[in-house]
Amino acid sequence: MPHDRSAPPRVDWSASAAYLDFDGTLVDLAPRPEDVRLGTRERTLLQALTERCSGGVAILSGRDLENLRPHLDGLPVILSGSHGAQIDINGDPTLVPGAGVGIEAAFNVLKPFADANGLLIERKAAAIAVHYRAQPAMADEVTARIDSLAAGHPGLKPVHGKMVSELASKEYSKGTALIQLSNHPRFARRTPVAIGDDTTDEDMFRAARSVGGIGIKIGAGQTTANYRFDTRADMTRWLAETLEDC
Ligand SMILES: O=P(O)(O)OC[C@H]1O[C@H](O[C@H]2O[C@H](CO)[C@@H](O)[C@H](O)[C@H]2O)[C@H](O)[C@@H](O)[C@@H]1O
Repeated sequence: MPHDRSAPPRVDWSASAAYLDFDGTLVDLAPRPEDVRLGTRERTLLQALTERCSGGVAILSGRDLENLRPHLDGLPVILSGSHGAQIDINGDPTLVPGAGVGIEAAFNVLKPFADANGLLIERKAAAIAVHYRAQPAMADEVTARIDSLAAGHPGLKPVHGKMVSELASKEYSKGTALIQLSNHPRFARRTPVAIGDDTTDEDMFRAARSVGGIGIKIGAGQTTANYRFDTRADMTRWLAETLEDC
């Protein structure tokens, strides 16, 4: 990969807030969504990071909140799910107004298609994911179906991730979630540091930069982030170094 971005400098977490992606950033990608596990190392680092940031740590995921929560059980982090449409602060989950409109009808169209083609389909509060990791030859067809359904509904947008195509609420993203959270007392007056590996993380990179923060991309691909790590392991090592004692 050409080195168009360098690794980030050391971050002073006492003056920063962390906005972290989940799949591909805190856990390795796995054949199926239910196969991932947060490692002991990452759990320890998240605990230390939360203490260093005085609670200013959020996990922004494409996963549904109910699916995401058990992975981070016991950690005092703020969670956002369904690509920014759900935010859970202190166990008080909210579905952002208007999110989820059109999802039920689209699911009823996509479910028979997924079942007929052996594709894994995930129904979330405000998104639907059709996974083709087990059927890579279906990539173009899945992408086209999602694009076509999104084009036919004013409230939905297509989101194309790693071996997955999704329908999500048009008005919300990890960027809108970051901006909303940055006004919360746990995050306000702290410099946002957004870290992620996928295309949907670009929204949070742009949002972080728009309020004076930085974005850090993991892996290859075009990015609006300021910095880049080649691998998740590189990012984890850097995070540990910035937290010194971990
Ligand atoms: O925003 P993220 O936390 O990165 O979530 C993005 C999607 O992650 C999950 O799918 C991805 O990870 C799976 C497990 O490693 C993998 O099997 C799949 O191919 C990936 O696309 C999750 O299932 C989706 O709902 C998230 O939107």
